[in-house]
Amino acid sequence: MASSSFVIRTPCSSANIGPGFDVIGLALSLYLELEVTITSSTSASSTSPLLSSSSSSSSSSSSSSSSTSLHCSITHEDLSGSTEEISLDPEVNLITRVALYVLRCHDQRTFPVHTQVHIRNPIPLGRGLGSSGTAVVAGVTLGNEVGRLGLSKDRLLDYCLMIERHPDNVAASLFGGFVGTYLNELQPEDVARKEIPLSEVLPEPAGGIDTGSKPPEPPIGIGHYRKFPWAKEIKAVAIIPDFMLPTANARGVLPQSYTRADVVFNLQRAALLPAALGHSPPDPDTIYLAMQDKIHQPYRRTLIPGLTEILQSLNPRTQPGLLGICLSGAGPTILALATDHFDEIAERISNRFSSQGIACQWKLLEPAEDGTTVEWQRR
Ligand SMILES: Nc1ncnc2c1ncn2[C@@H]1O[C@H](COP(=O)(O)OP(=O)(O)O)[C@@H](O)[C@H]1O
Ligand SMILES: N[C@@H](CCOP(=O)(O)O)C(=O)O
Repeated sequence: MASSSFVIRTPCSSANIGPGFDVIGLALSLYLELEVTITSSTSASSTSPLLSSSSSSSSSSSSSSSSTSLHCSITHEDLSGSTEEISLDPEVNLITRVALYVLRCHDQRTFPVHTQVHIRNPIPLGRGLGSSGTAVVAGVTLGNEVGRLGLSKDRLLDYCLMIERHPDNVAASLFGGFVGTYLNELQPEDVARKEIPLSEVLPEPAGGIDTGSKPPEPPIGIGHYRKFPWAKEIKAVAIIPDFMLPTANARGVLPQSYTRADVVFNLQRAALLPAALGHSPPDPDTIYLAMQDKIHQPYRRTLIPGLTEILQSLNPRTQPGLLGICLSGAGPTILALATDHFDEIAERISNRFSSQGIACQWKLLEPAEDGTTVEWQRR
C-alpha cells in the first residue's frame, strides 16, 4: 500500500495594528497544523502513522470523521479551548471545503483516494487572531498539495481572497512577517467575478450530491503585499478575553463613510507605523502614537466591554516595556507590543477585563517570518 504524507503549518495573524484597517497584518507564532496522509488503497488504516505521536495532549480534545464519497477523513485536535464544535464533514469543515473549492476549480471533484487530514488547532476562534483567515490559507494550501496543482503563493492569495475578502489576515498567514497589503483595481468583468457571493464560491453542502458544476475561479492578481522590517526587540502580548466576537458582527458596526479628519488621522499614522516598528532600538513614543486609530476601534467598543478605557489605561510613560496597544483584528483580543514586562502588561489589561466580569488568557508571541510552510515526509 503506497502512501505519502506532508505537514502544513500556518501561523495566526493580528490584523490592523491600530490604523491599518484591512491593510496591515502581522503573522504570529501560533500555528494551525495539518498532518496529511494520502494512501492509495481503499483499505487504508483509519489511523495516520503521524497521529499516534500527536493526540495525547491532556488539554486537547480530539474527534474524527470520514467521507467515502469525497475520499477524505478528518480528525481534529482542539488545543484552543474554544467551545465551538468544528465539523468533521469534509464538505462542511472550512479547511477541507476551501481545499475542495481549489480542487474543483481544477476539475478534480474529490480528494485523492484516500486522504486523511489531522487538524491541530491552538488558535482561539472568533477572537481577532485570524483563525478563519488561517483556516482559509491552510485550506487553499491543502488543495494545492493534494491536487499537485503547483500554484504559486501569489496565486494562492487570489484563491484566499475569493473567500476572506480583506487581505490583511490571509497575506500575513500565507507569506509571514509584518505586511502591508493592497487590492488591484480590477477590470469590470473581473470585479464581477470577485464580487460573486460567497455562497457560490463555497456552495452550501449538497448532502453528498456532487452537482459537477465548476466554481468561479479568482481573477489573477487580486491582492498583493509588501513585507516591512520588524525590530527584533519587539514582542506581541495577546490578551484574549473569554468570549467570541464573529468578525462579520464586528464589521457590521462600522460606518459606511468617515469624516476627512478621521481618514487623514489614520493615513498619517499608517504611514508612520512600518518605519516605527522597523526601527531598532524601538522608540516607544513614536510607536504608541503610530498605533492610534479612528476608523474601527471607536465603533467596536459597543461590542467589547471597557475597550476605550483599556486602550487608554496604559502608555509607555505609565508602563515600562510597553510600546503600543490596539485591538487585534476585529477583537476582542487586545494586542500590546512591548520589549519587556510582559507579565505586568498582560495582568494590567486582564484586570481591566476582570472588572467587567470577563476572564482572559494571554500569550507571548513573536512574528512568524516564514508564513505557511509545507513539509513532505521522507519515506
Ligand atoms: N481551524 C478551523 N477549522 C474550521 N473552522 C474554523 C477554523 N478556524 C476558524 N474557523 C471558523 O471561523 C470562525 C471564526 O472566524 P472569525 O469570526 O472571522 O474570527 P477570527 O478569524 O477573528 O478568529 C469560527 O467560528 C469557525 O466557524
Ligand atoms: N481588517 C479586518 C481584520 C479582521 O481580523 P480577525 O482576526 O478579527 O478576523 C477587520 O478589522 O475587520
